[in-house]
Amino acid sequence: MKPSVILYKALPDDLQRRLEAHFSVTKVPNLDADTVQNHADAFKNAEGLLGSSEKVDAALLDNMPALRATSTISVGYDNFDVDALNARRVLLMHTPTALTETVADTLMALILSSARRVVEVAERVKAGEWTKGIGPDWFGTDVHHKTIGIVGMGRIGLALAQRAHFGFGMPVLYNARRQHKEADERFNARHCDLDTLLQEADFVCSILPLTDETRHLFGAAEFAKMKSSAIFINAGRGQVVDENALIAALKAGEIHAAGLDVFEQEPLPVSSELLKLPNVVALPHIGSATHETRYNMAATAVDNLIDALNGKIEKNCVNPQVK
Ligand SMILES: NC(=O)c1ccc[n+]([C@@H]2O[C@H](COP(=O)([O-])OP(=O)(O)OC[C@H]3O[C@@H](n4cnc5c(N)ncnc54)[C@H](O)[C@@H]3O)[C@@H](O)[C@H]2O)c1
Ligand SMILES: O=C(O)[C@H](O)CO
Repeated sequence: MKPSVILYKALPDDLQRRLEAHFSVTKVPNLDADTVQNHADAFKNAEGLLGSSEKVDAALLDNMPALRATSTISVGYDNFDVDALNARRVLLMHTPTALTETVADTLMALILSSARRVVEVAERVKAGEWTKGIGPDWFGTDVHHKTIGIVGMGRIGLALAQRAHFGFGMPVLYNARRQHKEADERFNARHCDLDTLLQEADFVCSILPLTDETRHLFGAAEFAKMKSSAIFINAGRGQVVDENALIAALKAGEIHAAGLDVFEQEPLPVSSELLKLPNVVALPHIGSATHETRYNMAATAVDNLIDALNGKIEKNCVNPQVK
């Protein structure tokens, strides 16, 4: 008999078939308590769980005593209670390599659109305001050769540094626990403490995972240390930023602008003050959202679950020690 799995995210047809070739699949819309109750037997018998963005905590796991592996269609896994998974010896698989380049592209898009006011001026053109030659009220600031400061020099940080260094001639600063030999050698990057980065960078770019240590890492004190011309970029996780402090810093002119793909609350409420500020580019968490990359992430997640339930966890496993 095929092992049972719960699927809580729609997959492209061919990937759904690939999954069904290996497993008996129960498709559910989400992991809410009502859904679990309505499919109690399927959750009870499931050995695998595949999807994204939903909370996987001890309360859910208590309804899944047969579970051996979870597979998330994402690289970030802050929505999983990893301790609870470890305590139950459940493997957690993720998609660390499938999206790196695409998310780095999104970071560059945020940098360029914030500095050159792309969204704001395009809206003005659509509103019929381009009636004569443009003046300084349409101008932005340069990106090329400005200093980029990267907080979170991991896979995506490195891909961003590559774009900034080779594509735009930008000096690269980064804050990390340790020096990153590859970044130093390939991009002439400079390792520094957070305060130095905040004081010297023209673009402060956060691509951090959400952890106890990074929650609200960027608050009032950090924005106060940035240049008044600095542009703050975040495509890591929204909760890494104290959003009220960011709004206050933008309003007070402590920093120049912000480009954001992630928010403390998602979807971002339409009432958010961020949406009233012309110097904010707000994207709907599209870091990895291209057809190609979302397909590759889903394919990787399907293969990860097949591998994990067959005991193959050489790659893409967050907690191999529980095997
Ligand atoms: N916006 C999006 O759609 C999107 C897409 C992919 C990933 N992400 C986010 O980006 C994160 C990073 O992805 P990645 O593949 O580069 O992960 P990664 O693990 O390769 O890199 C994260 C880096 O952050 C560093 N780090 C952790 N805590 C730190 C701290 N307190 N100070 C300084 N550095 C610290 C780690 O040492 C690591 O080098 C993900 O965890 C996810 O939250 C967002
Ligand atoms: O972590 C990730 O992979 C992205 O944020 C998509 O959810």
